[in-house]
Amino acid sequence: MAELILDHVTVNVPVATEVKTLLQNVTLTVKNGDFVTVLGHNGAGKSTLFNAITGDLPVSGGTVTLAGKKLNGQRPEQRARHIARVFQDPKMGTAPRMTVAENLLLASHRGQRLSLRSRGLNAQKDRLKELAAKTGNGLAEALDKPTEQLSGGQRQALSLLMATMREPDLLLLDEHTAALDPHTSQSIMMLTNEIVSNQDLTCLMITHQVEDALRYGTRLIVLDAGQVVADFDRKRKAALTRDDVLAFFS
Ligand SMILES: Nc1ncnc2c1ncn2[C@@H]1O[C@H](COP(=O)(O)OP(=O)(O)OP(=O)(O)O)[C@@H](O)[C@H]1O
Repeated sequence: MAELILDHVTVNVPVATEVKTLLQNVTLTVKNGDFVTVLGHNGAGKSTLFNAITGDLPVSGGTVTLAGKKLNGQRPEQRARHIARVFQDPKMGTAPRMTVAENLLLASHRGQRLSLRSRGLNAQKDRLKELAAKTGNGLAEALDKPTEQLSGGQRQALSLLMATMREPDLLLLDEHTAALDPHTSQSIMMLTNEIVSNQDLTCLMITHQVEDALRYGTRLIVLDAGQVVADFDRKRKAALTRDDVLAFFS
């Protein structure tokens, strides 16, 4: 966990002969251990905010600082050592031909250059099984299965474990339950909450589920047209109703 500071961050991109502003002067401090839920219309700039943090989109102005280090100028691969992201598509987070155990083992050695064999897959099986059992969705019994044979929910649970097993400075959840059925989505949300709380992670979670944005997290922000238009701390968030939030979408 670490503090994230965005200071007057602007993202402009060329579109045909014009310049389009995707993020406009965003200033935001996310404190150590804050779990921020992020709401906003389609196209409001939520994923762009994440892309500016991860370096997938260069910022045109302003600075992004994580754990006291300025990230501007760092490549996405460098930033990925400290920032973990889980996407909407369950296929994005795991290597499909590799087994659950192999994926977990690779994630546990993120950033190190060792072959799978030297990482001692068999010696680690018990530890990996224990970790996979946390998900409560059959992942522990599927350790030797290639991840392409898993259900979407199992794959998202695995992506979440992989993203957090080396305790990132920052966890970015980009609508990570949107492709799941309501029951599975809730079980992944509960797992998310448990991991974020237990590890006291600094986390931003984009969601279109107003109930989830209200129920989970310690702070709620709303984006509109590339700007943060509302920011509710823990106390104000606790008093928010669904209608209060829906008013931002009218
Ligand atoms: N690389 C890019 N080049 C040009 N336009 C882009 C680029 N990335 C995003 N956009 C545009 O910027 C706007 C914001 O996109 P973004 O994906 O951040 O929205 P979002 O809030 O995440 O939306 P959604 O809820 O639909 O996922 C959209 O109009 C999108 O088309």
